[in-house]
Amino acid sequence: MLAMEKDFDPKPGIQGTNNDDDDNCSSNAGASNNILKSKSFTFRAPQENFTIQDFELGKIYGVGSYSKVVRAKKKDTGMVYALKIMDKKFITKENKTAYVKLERIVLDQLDHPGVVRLYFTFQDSLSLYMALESCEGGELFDQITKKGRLPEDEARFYAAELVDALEYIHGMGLIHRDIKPENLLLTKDGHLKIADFGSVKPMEDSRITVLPNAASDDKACTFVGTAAYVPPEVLNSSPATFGNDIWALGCTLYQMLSGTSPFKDTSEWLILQRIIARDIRFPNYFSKEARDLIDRLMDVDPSRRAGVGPEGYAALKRHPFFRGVDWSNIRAETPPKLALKTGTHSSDGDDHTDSSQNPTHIRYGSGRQNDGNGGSSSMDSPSHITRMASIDSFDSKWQQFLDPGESVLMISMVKKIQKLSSKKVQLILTNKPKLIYVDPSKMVVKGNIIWSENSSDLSVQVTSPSQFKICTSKKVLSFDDAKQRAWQWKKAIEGLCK
Ligand SMILES: Nc1ncnc2c1ncn2[C@@H]1O[C@H](COP(=O)(O)OP(=O)(O)OP(=O)(O)O)[C@@H](O)[C@H]1O
Repeated sequence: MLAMEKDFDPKPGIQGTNNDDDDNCSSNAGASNNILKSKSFTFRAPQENFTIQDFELGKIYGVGSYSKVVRAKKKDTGMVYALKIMDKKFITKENKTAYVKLERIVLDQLDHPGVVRLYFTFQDSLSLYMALESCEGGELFDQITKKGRLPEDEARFYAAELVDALEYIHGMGLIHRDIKPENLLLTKDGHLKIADFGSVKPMEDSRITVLPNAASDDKACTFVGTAAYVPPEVLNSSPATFGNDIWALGCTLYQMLSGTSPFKDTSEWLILQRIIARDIRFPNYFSKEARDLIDRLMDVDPSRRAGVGPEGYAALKRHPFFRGVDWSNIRAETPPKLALKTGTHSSDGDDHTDSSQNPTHIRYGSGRQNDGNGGSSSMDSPSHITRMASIDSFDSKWQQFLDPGESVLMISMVKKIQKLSSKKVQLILTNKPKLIYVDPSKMVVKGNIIWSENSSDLSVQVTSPSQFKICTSKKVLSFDDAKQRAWQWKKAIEGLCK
């Protein structure tokens, strides 16, 4: 039995505490502080005996460094979930077991409208499944990209919901450590929810119960999170504090208002240098209040950041930027309208807001590891991707481009870069293998990258975390993936050449 299976096991041996729920997780190791002291723990979100056949699978919501998240409708109840599917062998191989367990047990105990809810878990011989509340509105990152940048009223709405959720998480004694627009999901009505607790760190006095084998490690000289949103003290190996999330809140507010993260630069090294120097440049259209708030959230001294000091969140909520926000009724406010297409809500049409050109979402720690080469040696080995793709899931929209039995390994809306322009295309890699790009407005295949028997005919060059070139003997095609998955594309494509 794999080490992680116990915590997803539908029938653990030891009976629960005084809770009615009979889905328990046993633990026999001794522990201290917030780590489980009793013999057993009762999950609120039960470990069910379901199988993947109990669900009708729909579109892929997203692919993370160790998971694939798919829309899934439970056949008997009709309930829709976001099913986070994790490959057991891959998680064990990459030593991610503790992170997966920690995310599971933390989400289980969080109960707030601003936090993605975990409903239940189950497993089979290959995978672990977490049934999460489905956030049909997608990532805040995509709203920023689609709108170019957000008007201040909209940014205020999301920032206020984020402050409210962070106040709750910090009150529970947890540091999220990976707050960024990609991890802030929107419901179909447009309310914000914090997701991805894979980097979470419980403080010593946390109100969260943690299994001994699920505690996160804090090795010296490593940091978790995403480089562009990490505060300077963490780059200097200081321990994590609530100030990490407050700094990231400042980065997120800046990004909402400008379209790009504050330390955007052409290389990872330059981004880190700018963070260390706290080189923040405010566009002149930022209001005085927005500038002042970001300045205070991103104080170099973590103990002086707004929300962290003795007055805590009360002082942060009183900041003039939030004037008019009804904090006691925040979830009753009407959210901004969600943009469906790129450019439907662009404020002034200027081009500086093109976040797909923003090489700032380099992930460290619990995600991909820096390969020291300006990229991430992603954990998405081809075998991992192939196993994940064996789950029969598809976005019906793109299914028309597949043959019967063919499944998608990677799919993403990317920009195809030409000399003077760039065009949005849906890049689809399948297990056939096949690599095509589709014009999403006309729904026609614009290009088919031919695979040959000779693997040396096809190679992928990564030029930045978001940009890569696919080189064949006949042509070179350049793409930009705003989600910074250039290295994932390289590994997946080249892995199929063998
Ligand atoms: N509850 C949800 N509803 C809708 N989409 C979701 C949900 N949870 C996750 N997603 C989508 O799936 C993507 C991957 O999920 P998640 O970030 O949890 O995976 P991960 O493997 O932990 O990723 P990471 O590389 O960021 O650690 C997200 O970026 C998001 O777009």
